[in-house]
Amino acid sequence: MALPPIALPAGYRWRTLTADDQRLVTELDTWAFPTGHAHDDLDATPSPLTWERAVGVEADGAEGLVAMHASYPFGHFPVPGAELPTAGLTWVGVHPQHRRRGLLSAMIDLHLARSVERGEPLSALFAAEAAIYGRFGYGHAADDLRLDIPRGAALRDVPGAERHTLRVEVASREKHGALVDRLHRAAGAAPAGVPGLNRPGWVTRETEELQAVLWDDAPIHRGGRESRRIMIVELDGEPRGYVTFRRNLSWEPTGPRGQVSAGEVVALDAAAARALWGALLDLDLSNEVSPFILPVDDVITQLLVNLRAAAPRTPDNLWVRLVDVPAALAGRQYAADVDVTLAVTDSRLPANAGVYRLRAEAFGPASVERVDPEFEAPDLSLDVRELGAAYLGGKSLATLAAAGLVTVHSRPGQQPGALARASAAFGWPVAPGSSWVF
Ligand SMILES: CC(=O)SCCNC(=O)CCNC(=O)[C@H](O)C(C)(C)COP(=O)(O)OP(=O)(O)OC[C@H]1O[C@@H](n2cnc3c(N)ncnc32)[C@H](O)[C@@H]1OP(=O)(O)O
Repeated sequence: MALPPIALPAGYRWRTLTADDQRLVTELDTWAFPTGHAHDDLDATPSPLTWERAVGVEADGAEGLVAMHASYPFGHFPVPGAELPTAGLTWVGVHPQHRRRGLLSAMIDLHLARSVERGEPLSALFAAEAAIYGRFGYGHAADDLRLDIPRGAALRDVPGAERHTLRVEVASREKHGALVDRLHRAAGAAPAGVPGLNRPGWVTRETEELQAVLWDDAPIHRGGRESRRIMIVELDGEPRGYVTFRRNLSWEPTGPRGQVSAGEVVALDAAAARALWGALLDLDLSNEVSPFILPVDDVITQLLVNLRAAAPRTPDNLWVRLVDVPAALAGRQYAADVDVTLAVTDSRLPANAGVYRLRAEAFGPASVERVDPEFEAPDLSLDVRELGAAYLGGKSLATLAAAGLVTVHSRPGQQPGALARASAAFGWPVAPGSSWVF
């Protein structure tokens, strides 16, 4: 497919990429993200890229690529109460010699233009540095929870946890791929056991390439730890949850010192979660369990008697950009009845700018129409970046207004309380977040 006509700075040109360009990608990628690993070792591991969505940049007088970006096709990206096609922006890199000349800006314009062409109303990403993407209309939409939980940390009891049994095995796609995929999807669809009350942003690995990378266990990814293990919690022989993990161990004068690095910790209900966490926190020769990332409202926050001792931190998780404002607003559910008129600015995608009337029933259908501000004055004004922050239900419009990022128009004749009602509606009972970084 021909690329949309997005201009690059003088002396640069686009180059579409295929799997045959793997080495060029590795060379550029290791300029952008320094690593001690040899290119041959990196190229021996599977690539997560969907190649037709990867685009490089070449420069006059330079060999290879000087920049690239790609995106993952998330056809079922979870948004509050629904799913929407979403472009997961990834593998963004610019060679240090060519930085700050506008290459990222051009790549974002190309990415957004292609997302529009593909009919993807959203784009989402993990930011390597938190200061990069706000200027492009991406809002900080979700946080994740990092913990270092001491071994043997006390957990509250959950009736029925003791009925579960555990399997502890070397993780393999052949043996566990289907089970992990099924439990991961089910946990995201109904984390509280309520159908429809999903976890926004709980993105699944939809492509073969992403599945291959998930299960790849090349030594270069281990960082001195053991190969990947999996613990599966079962009830009456039926899998109800899993955690992937790797341990490492050092012998010190005070005794063994072991660290357990956990990947996803996923369970379908509280009793299974209690059984899984209880076993994970009781591994021999370990001192501490560090899950990679967890949702900020993960059940462990309620099960731990002393959460503070696990030193909770909440760095940014997903950043979200509305590529098609009306389609995105109509494509999610709302947690309260709402009828609100929003004036949206968007300097990067001017077609999005306008005034929209959003009407929705709590946990039901929503509709959006573009209105003429002369006849229908907006209740709230905000930039598309703030709409992205609030979109998954994890950042409150009231909080954004308190920071001066949402303007409330209270004029005679307008309904009072628009901010309060819109904030309640845009929220969601389950915190958003992805369980893996893409
Ligand atoms: C979704 C992902 O893949 S995240 C991965 C991002 N990649 C990396 O972090 C790898 C290392 N860094 C890089 O490759 C590059 O520095 C990039 C991609 C971050 C930026 O590329 P550049 O081509 O230098 O960006 P560009 O020149 O288009 O800058 C656009 C604007 O963003 C700003 N900007 C760029 N990088 C950063 C940064 N790291 N922090 C803050 N601001 C930044 C620029 O100052 C510029 O601002 P201005 O419009 O006010 O002048």
